[in-house]
Amino acid sequence: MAVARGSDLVCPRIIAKNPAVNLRSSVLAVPVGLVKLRVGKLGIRVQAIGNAESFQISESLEGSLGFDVMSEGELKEKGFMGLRKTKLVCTIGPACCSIEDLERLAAGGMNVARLNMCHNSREWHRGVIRRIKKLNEEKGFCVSVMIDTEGSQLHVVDHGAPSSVKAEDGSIWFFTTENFEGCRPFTVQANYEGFSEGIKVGDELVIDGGMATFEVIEKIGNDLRCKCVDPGLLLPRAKLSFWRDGKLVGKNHELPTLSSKDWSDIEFGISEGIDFIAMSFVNDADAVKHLKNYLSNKTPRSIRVLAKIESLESLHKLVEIVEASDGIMVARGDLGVEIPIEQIPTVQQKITYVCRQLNKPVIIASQLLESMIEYPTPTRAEVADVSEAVRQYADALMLSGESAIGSFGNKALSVLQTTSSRMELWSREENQQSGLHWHELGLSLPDKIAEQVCSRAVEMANKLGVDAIFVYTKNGHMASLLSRNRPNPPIFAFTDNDSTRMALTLQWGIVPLLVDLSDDVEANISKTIGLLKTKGMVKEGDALLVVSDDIPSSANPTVYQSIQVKTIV
Ligand SMILES: Nc1ncnc2c1ncn2[C@@H]1O[C@H](COP(=O)(O)OP(=O)(O)OP(=O)(O)O)[C@@H](O)[C@H]1O
Ligand SMILES: CC(=O)C(=O)O
Ligand SMILES: [K+]
Ligand SMILES: [Mg+2]
Repeated sequence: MAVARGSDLVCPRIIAKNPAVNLRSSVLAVPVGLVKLRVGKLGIRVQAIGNAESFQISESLEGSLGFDVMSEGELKEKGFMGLRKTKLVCTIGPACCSIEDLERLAAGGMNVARLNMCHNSREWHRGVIRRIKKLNEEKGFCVSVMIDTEGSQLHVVDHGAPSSVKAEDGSIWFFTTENFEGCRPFTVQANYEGFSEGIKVGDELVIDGGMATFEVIEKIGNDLRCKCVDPGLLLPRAKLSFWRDGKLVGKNHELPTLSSKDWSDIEFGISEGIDFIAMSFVNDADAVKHLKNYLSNKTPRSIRVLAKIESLESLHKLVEIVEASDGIMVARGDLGVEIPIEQIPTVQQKITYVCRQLNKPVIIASQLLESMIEYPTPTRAEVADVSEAVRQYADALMLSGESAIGSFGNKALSVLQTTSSRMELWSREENQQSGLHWHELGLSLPDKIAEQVCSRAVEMANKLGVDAIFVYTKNGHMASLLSRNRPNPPIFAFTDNDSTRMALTLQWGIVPLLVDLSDDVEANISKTIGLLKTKGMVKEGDALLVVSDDIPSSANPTVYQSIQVKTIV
């Protein structure tokens, strides 16, 4: 029978039993009565008219479970406990932008592709985004897209050479905002008019957080004459910062967090259907709130806003920024320009802890495997750094130049894979989770209940040693509350919302699955287990812990959250 999508058919009485699932705890039967068939995007839903119960015909939905090829393959090969929990972000650049390169990264475990809008043309970025979407659609990957704004930062526009130039000890340089043409030796153009406001003779001008250092010896209008006191390289777009008595000199130029170019990049991102915007140089919560508000009015698709912590100001307002955002990136590159680098490890640990307390995903970024831009193996110290981020239970790790411009991007990704899997196993065996006390998030009773249900569910799942946790979620909230507790088994988060699915790709331990859900909790449970059973993903003897969050309807006005343990028979 050919039926158009979205159409309803009213049929006479049927009695049905879900054939794909036979659980000890639930055998689903539909009550006798008139039955409505609704043909949806993901299959046919049968609804008994005048009765709240509904269920889906499993066989007709075969193949409609939005399981990505990577999780499916990993599950088949390594079992539930073999699924990697830490998510991986790759920066896409000239070294990895063809469809073949992108497919290799996706097959190597990339969960999120990051596009840094500082570099390359919009057309180039459009091409990359479309290729990723094509791979998702045609090859069954589930790779989300993040754009990273350029932001407002003091940097070099021109240093009179096409690539790097060396600043020798004692050499005298001129820093200006004048746009000079051609080669003018020992002259550096900065990007902002007021770059030297408030700067005094004797202050230090630091390049890229310590690549080279100059002393200001004369101020001529807005321009600065400086002497190199610590020789080093000046790279294109090198970052500039000023220091006095061992402390960063606060910025005197009032630049908005989002420039007009950033706003047009955001418009571009919205029109290309991106999943995340990483906001560079966030200094307070207002900038994040403003963008989130703008996005909610602009597009029905939920785009998550990640605040990048990379300035001294953002550290002072960390809690309010984390609260306002949908997630955080610890942007260690620029952070190391604004604070002494020896403070980076403790600051990273603190940000990661605050994110976990406030239930926001956190990405650890920059220089994780920096040496792999040039070499095929990482240093032992780099592997230790990656392991430490995983031990801290960060949600995700990010590659920058390693994938964007390096020759060994795929190898770097595989180092992240193996290192994170190893450390996750160690953390489980050492039971690193015990004794953690969480700040209470919920203010309303339903929120408090959800939080308690998820925390207790994870405790049960760990103690019982179940194989997987199942959760049904509209906006991802219940799934993230489970993830926050970093359970031993993986979390299968079923959602019928595509933007929720794509947002959950960033969160620790979550396998997001797209599936058509009804308002009937029990029917959703039976259906999804049935589908997984049909696909051979769950089998006899598997134990599942199912967390559900019932949606109130006129037929069933009470909301209830439940924990059920099911053993597949
Ligand atoms: N789309 C691109 N086109 C060309 N080069 C790129 C691109 N993306 C990244 N790169 C190169 O890879 C290097 C690392 O990239 P990345 O985007 O992580 O830089 P970053 O300076 O750490 O980020 P940010 O500018 O956000 O602080 C860059 O210095 C740049 O040379
Ligand atoms: C990623 C980034 O922006 C940084 O490390 O500065
Ligand atoms: K950026
Ligand atoms: Mg940065």
